[in-house]
Amino acid sequence: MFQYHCLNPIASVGLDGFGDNYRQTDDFKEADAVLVRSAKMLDMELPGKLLAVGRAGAGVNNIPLDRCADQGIVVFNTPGANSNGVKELVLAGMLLASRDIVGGIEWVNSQKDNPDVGKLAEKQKKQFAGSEISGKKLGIIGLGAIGQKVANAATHLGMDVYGYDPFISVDAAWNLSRTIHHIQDVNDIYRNCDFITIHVPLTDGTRGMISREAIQMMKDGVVVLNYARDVLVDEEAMVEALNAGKVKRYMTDFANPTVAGVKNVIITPHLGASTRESEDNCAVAAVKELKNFLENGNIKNSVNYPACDMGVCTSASRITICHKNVPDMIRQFTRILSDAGVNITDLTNKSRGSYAYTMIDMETRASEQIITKIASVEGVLRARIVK
Ligand SMILES: NC(=O)C1=CN([C@@H]2O[C@H](COP(=O)(O)OP(=O)(O)OC[C@H]3O[C@@H](n4cnc5c(N)ncnc54)[C@H](O)[C@@H]3O)[C@@H](O)[C@H]2O)C=CC1
Ligand SMILES: O=C(O)C(=O)COP(=O)(O)O
Repeated sequence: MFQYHCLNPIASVGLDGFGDNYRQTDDFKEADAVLVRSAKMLDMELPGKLLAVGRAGAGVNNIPLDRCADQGIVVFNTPGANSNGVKELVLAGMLLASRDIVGGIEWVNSQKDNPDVGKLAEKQKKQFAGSEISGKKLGIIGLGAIGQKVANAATHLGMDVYGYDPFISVDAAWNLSRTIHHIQDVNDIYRNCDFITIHVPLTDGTRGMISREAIQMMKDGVVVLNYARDVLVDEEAMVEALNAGKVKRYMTDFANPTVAGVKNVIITPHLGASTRESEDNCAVAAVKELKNFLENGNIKNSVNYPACDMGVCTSASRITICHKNVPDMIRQFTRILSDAGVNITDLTNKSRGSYAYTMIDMETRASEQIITKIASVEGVLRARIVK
């Protein structure tokens, strides 16, 4: 029986997928696996029993990835599972930035007791007139799950789309419409685009990437959209640029004191993935990944350990080992097994940066003694009998 804990509400259609061999616990310390959305785990103590974290979503900047890896805790996310939800909000953001839809709605509400509201509306509407997005230049920074969907949709809305992503995946590249201009120098996006939207993960390398200098380079009257993370943008500089009339509108999904209430900023309260469909997709995907890991030891869509998959174990036993990516580990593991007279039927070892993962199937059942010996090898972070 495995136990899981939810740090945020997770859609029930996902949790239902756990089945009979799982129990939800309110006690984080008891959990074999934890499900999380945006809850901040960075300062949390990680219980010794915890084997895995499932981020029902994309961004993992709220999770201490290296600390997890050092404790042999495998962290998963659900690539693309909420990308359509975000894409749709970005499209809404572009339209809200181009037409004064919000101002117009507020005006009508302010006239709710006026019997002549209809007649007056025809007179007043010119103050809410806007422009169309068709024919405008859209620059997209980051062409992953969300960026590529925004790119294709914007193309279909008649926009002239420019994409920048030096690390684009082959899959994402295949999915992009051929009409999208491939930009090699991000400054070309800053200099030429009417709308600029950012869809990169928050890392030490991307923090503040929409800098004061980047904003200075932008066209007068540019619209900037940030549905990724607030600290990707130098928001102090953004507010100055808005006040100076350089940036026409800043559309963001992240409320904070720097931008809240500032004229021409339209803020949604982190609603990108808050659709029934995205929440369901993310929950289902995260639970699937956690189950495959807990029951089979397989790793798919981890953000701190390598992908590693040996399917369902058909041998007598399977052990898995999280360890440092250093020489001589396999020799030490196999030596312990051969000393115990155990015959290996299958073995896979994969590495990712400083960490590695080894799966070993065996002809005979692994004993606690063997696993204790493997766990005591220097560089081993966690050893587990899966079967
Ligand atoms: N507002 C919301 O509710 C949501 C926000 N997000 C945010 O959006 C981010 C992106 O999500 P996905 O598209 O699903 O992730 P993804 O991992 O599929 O795509 C990210 C893309 O950014 C690219 N990239 C990384 N560094 C870059 C750089 N310096 N310049 C240009 N491109 C760079 C990568 O190559 C990758 O193609 C997430 O990390 C998260 O922070 C994601 C989902 C919901
Ligand atoms: O998936 C992401 O990166 C998101 O930002 C969505 O966050 P949420 O699951 O809505 O708290």
